[in-house]
Amino acid sequence: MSNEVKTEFIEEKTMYGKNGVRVLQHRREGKVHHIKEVEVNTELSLSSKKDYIDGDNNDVVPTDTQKNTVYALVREKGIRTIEQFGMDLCKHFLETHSQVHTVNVYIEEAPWRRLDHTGREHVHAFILNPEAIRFCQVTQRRYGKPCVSAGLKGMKVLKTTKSGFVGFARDKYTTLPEVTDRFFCTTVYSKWTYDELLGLDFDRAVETVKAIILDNFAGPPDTGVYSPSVQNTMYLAQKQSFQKVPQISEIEIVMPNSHYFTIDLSKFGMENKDEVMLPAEKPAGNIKLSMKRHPKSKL
Ligand SMILES: O=c1[nH]c(=O)c2[nH]c(=O)[nH]c2[nH]1
Repeated sequence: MSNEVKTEFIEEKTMYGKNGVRVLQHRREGKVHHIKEVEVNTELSLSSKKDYIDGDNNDVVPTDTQKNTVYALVREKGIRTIEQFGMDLCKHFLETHSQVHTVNVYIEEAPWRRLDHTGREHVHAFILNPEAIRFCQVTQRRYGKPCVSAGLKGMKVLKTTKSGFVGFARDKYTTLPEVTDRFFCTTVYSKWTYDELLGLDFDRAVETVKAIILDNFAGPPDTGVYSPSVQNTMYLAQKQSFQKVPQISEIEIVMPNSHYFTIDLSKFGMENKDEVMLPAEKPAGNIKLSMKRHPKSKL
């Protein structure tokens, strides 16, 4: 019997790549210029693990090459949408290197918007409008189809009324008062996955989900809409996203509940009817919901 002790661990997942590859695509259409700036993370999983186990780098596509590939594909393919560019990158690595088993690409788009402060759109000047950061994740295994998720993050919104929270469970530590009129402030994170890509307009889908989240948060401009809880508002937004974008198979939303407290001015003999508020970024509630479409129901 050999003296070799059988190890009790296995290499579950090996992925390596380049993070934070930033690049801007500049496209000229006569006088009118277009830009797209992205930050890309690439990750490859190889069919053998000899790089990790034996220090054998034969199959390793260096992370430096992965970075260069991002630059080169911007020139070669262009960035129509981040989702399409993510799929182009996956395809490239799988077709170029037979030892690559899975490619995972994460892309964030810098929120440049054409400058229009004069009421007219500028032909070559832009302003950063970080209303929301659009991102995507594309994963493709060899012989598999690309799996595309899209999302929005950092979308901070606040409303000063039409929000409440009542009827919650109580115990000996509960001090929270029931309110039917409060501020509602949150920074929305949302990520969803498509199960059908044929004919899908990625830009339109993102705009649709964004509008749905904002509509459910704010309601009509002159009247608003009452939110009985963060939970219910995010549920309604997710349900409507499934209805309006049939290609979405699952969606998650995270909404921290950033509290604003009414500052006690009574010691100065002053009344304060929610006119002077204390923003309290932390602690914040953190409300999450992930939903999957029932496999057979395509609305
Ligand atoms: O909309 C809310 N959901 C909660 O779960 C919660 N908990 C809390 O203290 N305030 C709120 N508000």
